[in-house]
Amino acid sequence: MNQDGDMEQNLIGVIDAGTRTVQFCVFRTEHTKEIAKHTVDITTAVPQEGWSEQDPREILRAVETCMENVAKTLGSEAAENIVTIGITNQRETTIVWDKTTGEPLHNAIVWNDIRTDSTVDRILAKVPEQNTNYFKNHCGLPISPYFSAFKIKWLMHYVPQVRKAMKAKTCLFGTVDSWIIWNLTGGPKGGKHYTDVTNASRTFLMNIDLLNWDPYLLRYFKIPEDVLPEIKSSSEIYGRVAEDWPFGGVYISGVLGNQQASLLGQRCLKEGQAKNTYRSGCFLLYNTGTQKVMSTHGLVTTVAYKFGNSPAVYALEGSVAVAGAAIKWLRDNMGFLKDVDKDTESLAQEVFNTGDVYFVPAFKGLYAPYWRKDARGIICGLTAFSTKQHIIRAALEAICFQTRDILQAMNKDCGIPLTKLRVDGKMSENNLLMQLQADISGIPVIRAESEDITALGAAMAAGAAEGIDIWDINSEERQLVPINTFLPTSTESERDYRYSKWKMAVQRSLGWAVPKKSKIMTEERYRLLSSLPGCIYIMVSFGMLAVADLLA
Ligand SMILES: Nc1ncnc2c1ncn2[C@@H]1O[C@H](COP(=O)(O)OP(=O)(O)O)[C@@H](O)[C@H]1O
Ligand SMILES: O=P(O)(O)OC[C@H](O)CO
Repeated sequence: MNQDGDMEQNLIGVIDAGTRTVQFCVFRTEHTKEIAKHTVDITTAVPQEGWSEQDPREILRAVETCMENVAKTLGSEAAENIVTIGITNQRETTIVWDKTTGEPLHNAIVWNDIRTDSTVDRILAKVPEQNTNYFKNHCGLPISPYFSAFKIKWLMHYVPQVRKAMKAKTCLFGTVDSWIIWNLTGGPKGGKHYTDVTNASRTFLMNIDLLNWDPYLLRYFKIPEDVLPEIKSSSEIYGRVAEDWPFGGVYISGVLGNQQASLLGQRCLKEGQAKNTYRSGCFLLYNTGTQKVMSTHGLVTTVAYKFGNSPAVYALEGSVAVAGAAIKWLRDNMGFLKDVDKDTESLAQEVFNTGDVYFVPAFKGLYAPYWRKDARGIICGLTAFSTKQHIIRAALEAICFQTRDILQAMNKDCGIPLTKLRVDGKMSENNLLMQLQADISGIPVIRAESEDITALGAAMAAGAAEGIDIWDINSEERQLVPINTFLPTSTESERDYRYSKWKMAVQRSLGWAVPKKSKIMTEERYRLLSSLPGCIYIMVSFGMLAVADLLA
């Protein structure tokens, strides 16, 4: 609370570091609409097919620019009313840096990067029956390139600077939250190396029951504990922003992965409540209360949030890697539309249906509930009649079918079918998509009419922290987020027929990607060859060239 005790003047800043953008928003306590915001786009590099990297320094620069701009917009008097800061972020994205220099040791490996395919294959080959769920009792997650531990392993294996820094005990690992916290709180000059329990639950290294780094998994991945951040709750005082940053001296007191933050922002605080966020990917989280539910239908068990010393609340999550990203692909790679915001809905509405076209956007394999990294994108059912409008509409439907896949898995895991679906995220502004979602899933879709539900969740966590106490999460007087409802207009048999065709399309997308020579293989071969004595090296190299010639 500020010095004169005026609740109205208590402001909370939120750093929302997503995959595509970084923004800084300011909320008035217990109000759902932000009063100031600045957004900066982030560049993603694709050095090779399936790879996806970001520059951690660019993320920091974006955070600083956003904070500076918001400080300017607010003016110095209002800016002084910012009591605390919350952080919410893209999850799983892996950053390693040197704690003495503060310099990243490699680009950030983004959550949807699939370079660790072969690492995953090697691990799968060693576990009994190649069981994807072999470690699930430890961390709640299936074996997949999605999670951070595989990315850390890759960095340890292929980046000599990382190995060197680990040996010298100067290497730190963090997801985007940790990187930002460490830098905001002083960087090499005493920065705090922390993460929160929701982000830690996405690394594949946190014990899902005990909420600490799991010794068995650390041993398995050969990751030393001293590189990992300390795990804290999602709502407690983490420290203060260093004086050389905008808002220096302000507390940091709320940290959550962005999907968990939107669960909170949607007020899904009771067991059985769920939300779906439509952005580049699409993430459905179902609050299972203080009891974790282990999915037997392809979902992930994750921590939803933890307030201070209160018990952690768990969620079941269905993650879809490609949602809005498919529309972006239709714009950038196919040239089917110019502006995703303006054109998607109108073009898709120019046709009444997809003309029996199905689009499985498995660009990087399929996540929940399939967990098939060998799947690849397909568009099937094309005829001479098909147009780009049909394909755009099929891309929208694909997002709805994938959500139905997850809803079905959730209903089976939880036993009580969801009767409505709360939605948010930039893509949920598309009315046609929301209507298709209601028609394909057969339940009402309830859309939050607020753009920044994710940031709102982080503001709530920051404001509710002990010692800050300016947001009562359970207050009945809180302002509710205004909503729009979309009701199903289809019959059950129509829905089921279309869904059965979707399942046929998914079947056709599976098993497409076969392990192939990649840069990783080349580097591996290089490492092997360079460790051989010179003459053997030359002989083996010539041998390999001869074989390559013969094969060609
Ligand atoms: N009106 C719309 N119709 C369809 N897709 C949209 C619409 N608006 C945004 N999108 C898609 O949603 C995604 C926007 O997500 P955003 O929250 O900006 O990114 P990210 O999830 O990467 O942080 C983009 O992939 C974009 O293609
Ligand atoms: O792409 P974003 O920013 O919506 O976030 C991605 C998720 O956190 C990945 O798990």
